[in-house]
Amino acid sequence: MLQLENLTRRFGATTAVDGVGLAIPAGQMVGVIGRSGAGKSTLLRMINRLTDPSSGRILHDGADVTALRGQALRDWRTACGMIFQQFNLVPRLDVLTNVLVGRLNHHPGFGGTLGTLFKRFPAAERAMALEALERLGLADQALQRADTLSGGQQQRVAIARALLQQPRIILADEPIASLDPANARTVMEALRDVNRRDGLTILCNLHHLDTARHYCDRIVAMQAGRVMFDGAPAALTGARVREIYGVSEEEFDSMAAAEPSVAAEAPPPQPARAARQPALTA
Ligand SMILES: Nc1ncnc2c1ncn2[C@@H]1O[C@H](COP(=O)(O)OP(=O)(O)OP(=O)(O)O)[C@@H](O)[C@H]1O
Repeated sequence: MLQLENLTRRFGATTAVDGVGLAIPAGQMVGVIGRSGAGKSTLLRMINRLTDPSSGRILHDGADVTALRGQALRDWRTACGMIFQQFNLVPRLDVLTNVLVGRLNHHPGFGGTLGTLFKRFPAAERAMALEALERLGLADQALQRADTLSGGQQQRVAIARALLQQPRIILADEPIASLDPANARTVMEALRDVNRRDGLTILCNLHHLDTARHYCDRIVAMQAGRVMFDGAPAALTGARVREIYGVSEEEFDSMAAAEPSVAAEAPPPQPARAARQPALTA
């Protein structure tokens, strides 16, 4: 269980995240939606402690994440796989080595140049990386340079890299905002598969309501740093959207032109495994 208690982050006069309280059971896939500047990225960055809260607490399985320092903080960051809008791969390295970068926190002593990195990883970890790529449909690209792949493929490499960390949670900050609809769909499906099959908790910042409704178990809608809605996707109706944001759903979506809506043609996701999908409250 991940618990956020009255979490707040101020930047000067701006309150980016304002008293957010959430309890997220293990294995839930949560879509965080909101317009630009709503505080979505800051919220995610506080969870893995890339940004420190101004006040409030983060607890994971009862342990106070906000109090972690040194090795314990590094371990927590390893437990949080991050997926970024711009993939953050090393462009000139091959795909397989990019995936192995996810193991680096397990080898604090590794030095040398990036070019010789691959040889330093034990065979078991190279096999793990290949397995992750295979699962994400990228085994054939393993030896290609990362920058020769499409955006959707690169984002799936980033997901494989996150999996190599053996994380407890995946924090995906606008993972499909730079992709065309077809690539966006493969990435959302990959995240959903990781959530279902591995039982990983996922928090995913999204701009389009339909995408969040289609792929997530729960939606958190933010506005000016606050949580304005927290519940089951079906409960976030067009009327509720208008109440929160003062615009229709179409207008809300059109404000995020950069991110494609990918729900329309996607097949419905498989029913959740009961043990992994706790009941949601609207
Ligand atoms: N490092 C920072 N310094 C100053 N202000 C910041 C910083 N990071 C975020 N902010 C401000 O905090 C608010 C929330 O920003 P944040 O990036 O969390 O929103 P967001 O919902 O993720 O937006 P977007 O969808 O555009 O990424 C904004 O007003 C932003 O300008």
